[in-house]
Amino acid sequence: MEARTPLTLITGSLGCGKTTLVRRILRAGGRRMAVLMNEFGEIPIDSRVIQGENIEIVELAGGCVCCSMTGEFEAAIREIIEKVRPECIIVEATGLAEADALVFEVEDNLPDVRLDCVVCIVDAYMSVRHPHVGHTARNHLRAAHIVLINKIDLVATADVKEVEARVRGLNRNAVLFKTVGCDVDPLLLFGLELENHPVFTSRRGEPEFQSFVFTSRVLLDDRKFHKLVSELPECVYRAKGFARFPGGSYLFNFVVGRVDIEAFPADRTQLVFIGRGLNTFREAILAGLKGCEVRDEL
Ligand SMILES: Nc1nc2c(ncn2[C@@H]2O[C@H](COP(=O)(O)OP(=O)(O)OP(=O)(O)O)[C@@H](O)[C@H]2O)c(=O)[nH]1
Repeated sequence: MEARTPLTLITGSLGCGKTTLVRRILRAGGRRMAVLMNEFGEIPIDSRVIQGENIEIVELAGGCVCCSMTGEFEAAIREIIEKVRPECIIVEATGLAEADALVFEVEDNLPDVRLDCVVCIVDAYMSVRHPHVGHTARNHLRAAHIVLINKIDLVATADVKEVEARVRGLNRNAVLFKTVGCDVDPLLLFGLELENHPVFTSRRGEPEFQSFVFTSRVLLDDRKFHKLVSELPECVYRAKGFARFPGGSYLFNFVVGRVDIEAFPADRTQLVFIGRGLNTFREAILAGLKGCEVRDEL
């Protein structure tokens, strides 16, 4: 009988650093890995970011593996094993996926796969600004074997301690790391044989998230764009994608009011906005973005 393929599940709220961790693992190399990404939003931004790093990718855009796309999730895993025969599989679950349902899915419906490790990333900055731990976040934390308290560069040491206490209140056994840019040794995330991981019954009820996309082949005025982004309503929780200005194109990341931008090749502007109650602001934001367009492409 062939050995089961180990699967590492990476969970955590929107924008906490999951893709950052996946990129770190891929850079470290060493194993034939397959990465499965599940996106909330209509375009698979994360998968595009990963492309070119010599890795197999299966994109499940526009849904949530633990509920509406459960069937596809299993099929994707089976296909990865059949076609790629990876030494391990990494699943980056959407910030909205329920970790317990994913764990259940892997253990009960995927006999060729062995759950190696559940990593939960906590966004320390977010956790300080919004200390209430919602149902999904609690669920992620309780199911975790390893917890990264990430973005500690953005908060005071005393605040990190408070975040740590909250994490410990929900999960006493997980191995805990405090990180910047998820700078944990990827080796620590693999090779763990964890037999007794907790599984929790699934319960829905988190407020609805909504998303929309802005796409443009016209260059944007960067000054206007940055002004618009700095004035986004509070309900915009996460925005990401590619933005093209006269000076170049960029990978754009926005998490609860913080903007990160790095040079990145892109042939158009393509941005996803995610938030609670976002539909009320959708038209205004789209009109604002349209207003940033400066000139047609040459
Ligand atoms: N200051 C700071 N920024 C970080 C850290 N880790 C990640 N980031 C930034 O946070 C933003 C979001 O990181 P991602 O890795 O894309 O987060 P994600 O969890 O994959 O996001 P979703 O796929 O939308 O859920 C990016 O701009 C990262 O560069 C950190 O430790 N400190």
